Amino acid sequence: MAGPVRVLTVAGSDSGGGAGIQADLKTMLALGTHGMSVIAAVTAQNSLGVQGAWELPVEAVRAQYRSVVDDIGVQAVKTGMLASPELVECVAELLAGTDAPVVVDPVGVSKHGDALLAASALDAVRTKLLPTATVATPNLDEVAQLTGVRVESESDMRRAAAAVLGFGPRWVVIKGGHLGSSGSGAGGSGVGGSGGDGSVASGSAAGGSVGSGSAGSSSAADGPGAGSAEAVDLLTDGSEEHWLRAPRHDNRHTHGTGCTLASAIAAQLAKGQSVPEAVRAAKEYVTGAIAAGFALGGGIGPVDHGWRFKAAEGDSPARP
Ligand SMILES: Nc1ncnc2c1ncn2[C@@H]1O[C@H](COP(=O)(O)OP(=O)(O)O)[C@@H](O)[C@H]1O
Ligand SMILES: Cc1ncc(COP(=O)(O)OP(=O)(O)O)c(N)n1
Repeated sequence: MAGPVRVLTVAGSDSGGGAGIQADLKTMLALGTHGMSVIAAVTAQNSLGVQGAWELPVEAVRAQYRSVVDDIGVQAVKTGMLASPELVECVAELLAGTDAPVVVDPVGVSKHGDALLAASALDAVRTKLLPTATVATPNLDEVAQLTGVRVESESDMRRAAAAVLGFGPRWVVIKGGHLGSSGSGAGGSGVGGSGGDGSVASGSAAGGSVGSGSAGSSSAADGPGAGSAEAVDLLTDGSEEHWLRAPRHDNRHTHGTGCTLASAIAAQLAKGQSVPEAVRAAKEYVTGAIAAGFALGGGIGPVDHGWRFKAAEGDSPARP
């Protein structure tokens, strides 16, 4: 089919514009594709955290998906915040019927510690959603939630990858973003924390290029762990191993990193790249976006999805 490369995100809305659907659509545009959305949940969110979350009815999610896929068509799909077991099951069932590559970001908790997935949905993520994934992109907190494996150094990332692959995705990216930080925030709340109607729980308010090597070309055992100068991710399908290394930017404005990486992978897959090519290009894009992350509000600001446009215009010196 002629026309632009089409990518669909099935995720939650972030009113602050840094993560969720908004981050996904900005990323898709920045990478030269046409982004489309199925909104699964709406959050009231800003730089301080998530103040409220509301999931959409299953019929609304199914209808949005069918409207897009049956008429316009998709060349890749990315999933993010799905909030409830019902939505996870519905989306998994829809994805089982597509031939397009699927990137599953098994969003569990925001950087501020607000839950974005009900604990009762974890099993459906493991048994129904992850098996539909071409690539799954858990962060270290999500790895722990889903598999019980606690990653404290690069050498633990292989065990984490094997455990996630056990649920059936073809590839997994274990994101080491949290290895060099003090971990995700604590104390917030979000989906599933309260609300007998099963819907909302509202909460607190409270540059260099990417290096990668295939199996054996970089050692996991000598990983620097906390305080690392590098942000290291492991991509593997259980036989090939790619260690993706980029400079760790000392920038607190990192809201939306995981959504941005996953939708960049989906955009590159939609353009026809192989999984290792797509993940490498996505890592380079997110690294530049983190380097250019900026203050907004009183807390953690967003990554800059437009960093390449600005760099091209000579507007900003930002480089990955
Ligand atoms: N300070 C940083 N500098 C450079 N890259 C980072 C930094 N923090 C995270 N990353 C990278 O951003 C991507 C998303 O990772 P992460 O922040 O762990 O995801 P999530 O938002 O899901 O918690 C990964 O490629 C990770 O290595
Ligand atoms: C609506 C919504 N979806 C996902 C997230 C998590 O985004 P992520 O990219 O992991 O960034 P942080 O929350 O960790 O900054 C979200 N916050 N909101």
